[in-house]
Amino acid sequence: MTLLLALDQGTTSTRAIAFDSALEPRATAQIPLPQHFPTPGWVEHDAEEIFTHSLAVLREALARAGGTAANVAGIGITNQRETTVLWERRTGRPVGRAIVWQDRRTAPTCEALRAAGHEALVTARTGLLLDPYFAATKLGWMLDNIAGARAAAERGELCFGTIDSWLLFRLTEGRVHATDASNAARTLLLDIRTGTWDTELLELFRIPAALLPEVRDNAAPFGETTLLGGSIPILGMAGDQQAATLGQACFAPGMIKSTYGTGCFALLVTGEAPVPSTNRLLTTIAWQLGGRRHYALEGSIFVAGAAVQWLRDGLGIIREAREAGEFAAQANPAERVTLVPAFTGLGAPWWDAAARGAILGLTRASGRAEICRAALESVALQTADLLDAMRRDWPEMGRTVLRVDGGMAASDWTMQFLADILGAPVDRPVVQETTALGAAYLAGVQAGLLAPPGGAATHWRLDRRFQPGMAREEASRRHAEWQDAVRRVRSAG
Ligand SMILES: Nc1ncnc2c1ncn2[C@@H]1O[C@H](COP(=O)(O)OP(=O)(O)O)[C@@H](O)[C@H]1O
Ligand SMILES: O=P(O)(O)OC[C@H](O)CO
Repeated sequence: MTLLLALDQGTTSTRAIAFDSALEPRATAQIPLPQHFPTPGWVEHDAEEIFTHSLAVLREALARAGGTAANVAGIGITNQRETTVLWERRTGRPVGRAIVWQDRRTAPTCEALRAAGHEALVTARTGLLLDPYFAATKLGWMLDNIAGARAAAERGELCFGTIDSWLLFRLTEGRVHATDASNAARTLLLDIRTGTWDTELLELFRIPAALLPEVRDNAAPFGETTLLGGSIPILGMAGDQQAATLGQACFAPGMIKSTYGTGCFALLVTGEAPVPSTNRLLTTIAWQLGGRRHYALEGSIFVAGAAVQWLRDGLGIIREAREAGEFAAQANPAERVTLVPAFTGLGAPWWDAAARGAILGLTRASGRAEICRAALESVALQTADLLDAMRRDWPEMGRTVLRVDGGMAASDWTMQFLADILGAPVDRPVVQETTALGAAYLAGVQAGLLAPPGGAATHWRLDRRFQPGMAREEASRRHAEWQDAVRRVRSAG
């Protein structure tokens, strides 16, 4: 038996899945990850805990699959992106807590850099925007606020990494300090056209070069771990949204996937030349293999499944996530309630950190069912905004099928409404753990077991296609109501 082990280190949990060499999942292990919110707007993780959990789930998944290290052809690592870790090179000990992608503490730094006119250069080089979401200002904050950190960094005593580099460093017991192009592309420090760290950006963000990991392809020899009872090569690494793009077999330009977890991240593969965005999307490296980069346009929405969590934990109007769809199906069609889930501001294409959420259109007859429907609809309507922006940025996109995954893709009601609003088919695959699948796929490519992107995608199989059924006038009317609601919550008025 040959196995490929995928480690998926996400925002709210750490999972490992053992796949066989045909990429069928054989065993899974998962541990939830505690979130720390020390101050409003701050979100932190304990990096040591992330490593301990990662090792535990890898061991458990391997044991559950009935294998040993000798059965494993390779490990693929995939991870929550942008989350920033600083650690001691000699001991591997983290310096302070990891600052999570959702953390907004560096908003003033971003604002100051924007006011000083730096955004055009940053966007031209990195494809990103000056937003606290990305790693560079988080790392800058650590260097400026943790006693002695900047001096130690300049002496070469510290390492910076996103979660991929951190896990690789610890799994290889300090032998390898490397990242992959897809994760490096989220730091604000990488020139995505050349795939190399950019000296001017390092100066702008005041980041000592001695901190940085080496940038490698997504499928590459990343080193070996001996922590699972034998020596196992680590052969693949990618940010979770890029891994999901590969797991969804979106290999050809024009293919698009959208992952509905806590947030929603839609990636449109555009090919070997980066497509700049004029509609506030991100241009990002989708994958790099054999030194050749493929690019994507990305729309990032901060609240998708989190809106359902709020219905459950905040409002208490559902007991379990799946009830949201059941209530939505019972909502009165005559009631026109719209919910804008801008709990932490709005992401793409608005990037309005100061916006806050709202429920509009309430009448005396509005109730739980209408609010559940509005929450689920908001996820589809935000996706429609992203796809509109993508079409404006890249008119070649044409009519497209959307491939969906993530926890919320389990909601048939939401997926049907998504197809209705988009006026396009929505495809849900059999294996919805596409992130882990993508990581295992990369390891399999490097192990020589699987064909690189471009060939036939043997690992993708359709579970269900949702066909649009709503009249276009009705879809346009709903979208117009949504856009009006968004206008009302935006901080610029
Ligand atoms: N049947 C469902 N209907 C609507 N939302 C759901 C359903 N099942 C799960 N979710 C939502 O999906 C999210 C979990 O998805 P997951 O992909 O595990 O997220 P993450 O990787 O961000 O932790 C939760 O926010 C949950 O509310
Ligand atoms: O951990 P997830 O699935 O919420 O994904 C987080 C993204 O990578 C953030 O950019």
